[in-house]
Amino acid sequence: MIIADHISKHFNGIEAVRDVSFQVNEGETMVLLGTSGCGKTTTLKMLNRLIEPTSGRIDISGKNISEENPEMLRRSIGYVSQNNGLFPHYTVAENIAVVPKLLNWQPDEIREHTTRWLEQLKLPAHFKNKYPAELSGGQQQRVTIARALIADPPVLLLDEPFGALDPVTRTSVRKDFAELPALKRKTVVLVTHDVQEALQMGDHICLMDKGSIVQQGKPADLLLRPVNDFVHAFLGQQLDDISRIYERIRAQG
Ligand SMILES: Nc1ncnc2c1ncn2[C@@H]1O[C@H](COP(=O)(O)OP(=O)(O)OP(=O)(O)O)[C@@H](O)[C@H]1O
Repeated sequence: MIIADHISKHFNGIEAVRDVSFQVNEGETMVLLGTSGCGKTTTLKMLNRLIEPTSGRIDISGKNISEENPEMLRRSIGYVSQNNGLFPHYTVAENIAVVPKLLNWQPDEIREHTTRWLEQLKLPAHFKNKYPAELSGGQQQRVTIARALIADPPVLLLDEPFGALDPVTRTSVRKDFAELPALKRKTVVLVTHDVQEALQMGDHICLMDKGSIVQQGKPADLLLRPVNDFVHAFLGQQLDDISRIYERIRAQG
C-alpha cells in the first residue's frame, strides 16, 4: 500500500506539487491524470525518491520511505520512465537483466526469466540479442515493461508508458500490459494525460491541475459526479477527441 500524506514540492519557489494526498491499496491501479506541467511526474518521482518532497510524508508497505536507503527502495519498485530509459549500448537481454544482476541472481535464472518475459510481452525470443535502436517504439516499451517487472516488485510506477506510441500501437501494448497476470498482485501508479487510458486502467483516478488534486475517486465518480466545470470539461473534451481519433482510424481502415 502507498500512502501520500500532504506532499508538496517547490522548485526554486515554484510550487510544482501542492498538498497532495492519496492512498493506493495493494493490487490497485491509481492513475495520476492531468495536462502537461500539472505535477504528475514530480508526484510520481517522489514515490521512489528520484525527487524529495519539500514537505509531507510517503509510506510504502507500512514504511516511511524517507527513512529508507533510496537505492534499496528503488530495487523494490518497478519504474517505467517517460522516455523508456533503455540503455542504448545494452542488448535487450542486458537491459532486462539490470535489476536481477543487482539482486545477484544466477545467470541461468536471469536467462529463464528473460525468456518468459519476452514471451509474455509478445516479443520474439531472438530479440534478446538486439539493441534498443533496432526495435520499434512499441517494442521498446514492451522491453521497458519486462525490465520493470522481471524482479517481481510489489510496486510499479509508470510515467506515460504508452505516451509516445501511435493510437493503434498504444492500444495493443496497453492491452497486453493490462492482461499480464503479474499485474493483478501489484500496487500500480500510472501517469497519463489520456482520459481513455485513465478510465480503462484506473481503479482510482487523481485528476490534477496546477500542482493540486482537483478530484479523486473511482472512474465513475469523475465521469458522473464531477466536482466542478474543470473536471467535467477535462473528461468531456478528451472523450470527444477519442471519438475523432476513432473515426479517423475507421476511415483509414
Ligand atoms: N527539476 C525541476 N526544476 C524546476 N522546475 C521543475 C522541475 N521539474 C519540474 N518542474 C516544474 O514543475 C511543474 C510540474 O512538472 P511535472 O513534470 O511534474 O509535470 P507533468 O504533469 O508531469 O507534465 P508532463 O505531462 O508534461 O510530463 C512544471 O511547471 C515544471 O516546469
